[in-house]
Amino acid sequence: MASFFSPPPALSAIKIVKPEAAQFVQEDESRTSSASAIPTRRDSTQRQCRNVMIYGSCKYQGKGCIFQHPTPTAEEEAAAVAASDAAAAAFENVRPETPVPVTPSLSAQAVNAPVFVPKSAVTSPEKSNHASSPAPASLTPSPPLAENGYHEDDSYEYHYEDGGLEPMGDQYYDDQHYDMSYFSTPHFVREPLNYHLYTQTVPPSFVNNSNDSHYMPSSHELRQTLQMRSEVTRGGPAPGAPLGLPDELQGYHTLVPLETSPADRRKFGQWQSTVYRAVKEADGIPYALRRVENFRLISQAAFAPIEQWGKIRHPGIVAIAEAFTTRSFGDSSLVLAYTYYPGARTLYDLHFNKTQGTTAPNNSPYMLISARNSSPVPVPESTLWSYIIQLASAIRRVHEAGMSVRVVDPTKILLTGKNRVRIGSCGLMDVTMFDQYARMASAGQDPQQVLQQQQLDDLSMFGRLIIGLCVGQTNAATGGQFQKSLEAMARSYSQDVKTAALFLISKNNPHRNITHFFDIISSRLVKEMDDALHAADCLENELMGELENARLVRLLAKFGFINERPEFARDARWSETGDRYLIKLFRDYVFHQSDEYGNPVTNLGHVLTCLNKLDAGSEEKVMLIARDEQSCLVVSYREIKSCVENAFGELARATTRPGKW
Ligand SMILES: Nc1ncnc2c1ncn2[C@@H]1O[C@H](COP(=O)(O)OP(=O)(O)OP(=O)(O)O)[C@@H](O)[C@H]1O
Repeated sequence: MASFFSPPPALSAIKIVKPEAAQFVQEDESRTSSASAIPTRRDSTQRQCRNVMIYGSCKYQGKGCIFQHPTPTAEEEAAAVAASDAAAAAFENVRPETPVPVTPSLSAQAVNAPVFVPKSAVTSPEKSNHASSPAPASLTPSPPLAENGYHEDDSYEYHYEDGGLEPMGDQYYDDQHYDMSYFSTPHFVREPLNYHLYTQTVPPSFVNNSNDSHYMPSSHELRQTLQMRSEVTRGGPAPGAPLGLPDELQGYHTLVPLETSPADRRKFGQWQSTVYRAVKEADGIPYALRRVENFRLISQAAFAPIEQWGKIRHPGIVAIAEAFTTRSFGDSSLVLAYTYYPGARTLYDLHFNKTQGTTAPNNSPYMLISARNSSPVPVPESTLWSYIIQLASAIRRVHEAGMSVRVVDPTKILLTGKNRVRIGSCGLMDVTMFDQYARMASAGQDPQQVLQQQQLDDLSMFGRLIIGLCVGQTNAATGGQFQKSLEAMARSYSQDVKTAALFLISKNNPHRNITHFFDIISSRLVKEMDDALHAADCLENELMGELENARLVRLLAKFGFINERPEFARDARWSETGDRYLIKLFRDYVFHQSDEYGNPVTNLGHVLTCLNKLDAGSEEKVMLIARDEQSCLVVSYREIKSCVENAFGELARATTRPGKW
């Protein structure tokens, strides 16, 4: 069994003693790297001042420094007085006009901590920001801190009662108004100080998530939608859905049909197809499996286009993962696996009049966009342009790859988000119609010409789709309906929509291709790009609010791993010494505080603040009290952070697989 004992700890609990002059824990108590007991003030006066040892003299000799100094010569005395006056003048310049009262959340010795003021900042009025921070109430001119046994030096070194010197950074600076010269201070210790959970970086009036934007629902609705998607992803089959599905299908399991009733199934071409959600065993991710029933594969070469489709990644195309044949359904079926978009609905379901009464599709989060019934939703012009531009971009990507879409049909175009559409079922026709292509090739037809014709067919289908969307009829662009449809379009949509649709379906235009189509719709592209960028800004803003969560969960998980491990329950040395002991006390400090009546304090703000400071490794100090209240430790968050890292590191090293933290 792996051993978790660490070498004797550098940190040790110390007895609480009544301070002689102040009620606060003295600063040197907080220097937990020292394993010695607390040196008392009386001890200190017996000891040689370290300023003398290091610098040869102490500016505060005779002005409050309590350590021993050699008797100064007359010249040394004069120089010390001059330096002391200069320091006092500098200190005076930056004192807050009215001392800010000490907040109870600060550790005891912080009451006496000086405000850090770089020399370069003294004359700038902006630097008075420091004064607005929780500044110590006990600031006095030189010798400012003699009462507490330390004072400020020109080089920002703090002089502790035990004669120790420690460089320190500013614990109170306001990072919105810093001066760069401040960072170049040699002893500046940079640390992330913005502990607050929901940090606003952009004024909310500039990125307003509380209202809907073109591609983004409001913040509230977005959360609801994401929640519903996650519910739909894990949901079981709808009542009435066909059962008796295979348990396992070429590495996929937990099949759930996405069509609720047989009435939802229409024939696509000569095939009947069904879509299932299934989880892939290899990665645990749900996929949408389209099964084509009773399909006979003539040649393995029919799968070649799937490889080409697999390389296409485009925001307007539902990506295909793989295709295979199977007998698991009791027949010979072709299965194509696509990216699964929970709650996606087809444009047909949303915007077209159903001739036969269909039931609404599975519990979709886009119920918010369309009521759960079969009546079609008219397409507003701004939405129509979004559809047109996204689909045109997807078609262009496919044509540039030397392929054709083959299916630009409202039953195969999915709405996967607010005004976001993607062409689905790509590759389906390439596999199912493979024998037809093979016959054309053997009849000597030029494959390039065939491709060109297929690409023109894509444009015609696209044009008919636009007219159909305007009118809400799949047959809007056919025969006798065509003229009526154009008139209906003119009533509700701009001339630009009609021009775009007519360009796509025109037979005799030699310039009819997808690249030229973008010239025709160019005036609409800028607005679309603006909307997309606005959506990205809103999403980024949303993400900002969630940024801290993962960090905090990781921290809590580490605490969970370390604290109260049952295998060490009887070994007091494990949890009562070293890093683990400090972590245990810190957990008490964060979670187990009680008020003056002994009631538990359940203050989430306190927990989040502490954890954020811990994660940031702040230099701020905190007093941890043993459960028997006989001893205490004053440590910085930085030290606790290193204890957590060490203790967790030990655990992670003892496992067979390396931890992922
Ligand atoms: N990739 C996908 N992710 C999530 N849902 C999908 C996906 N592909 C299809 N669906 C859903 O599966 C259901 C059935 O899709 P299908 O393409 O069969 O639609 P349909 O309108 O029933 O067409 P068909 O006439 O071919 O039956 C639709 O509700 C659709 O929203």
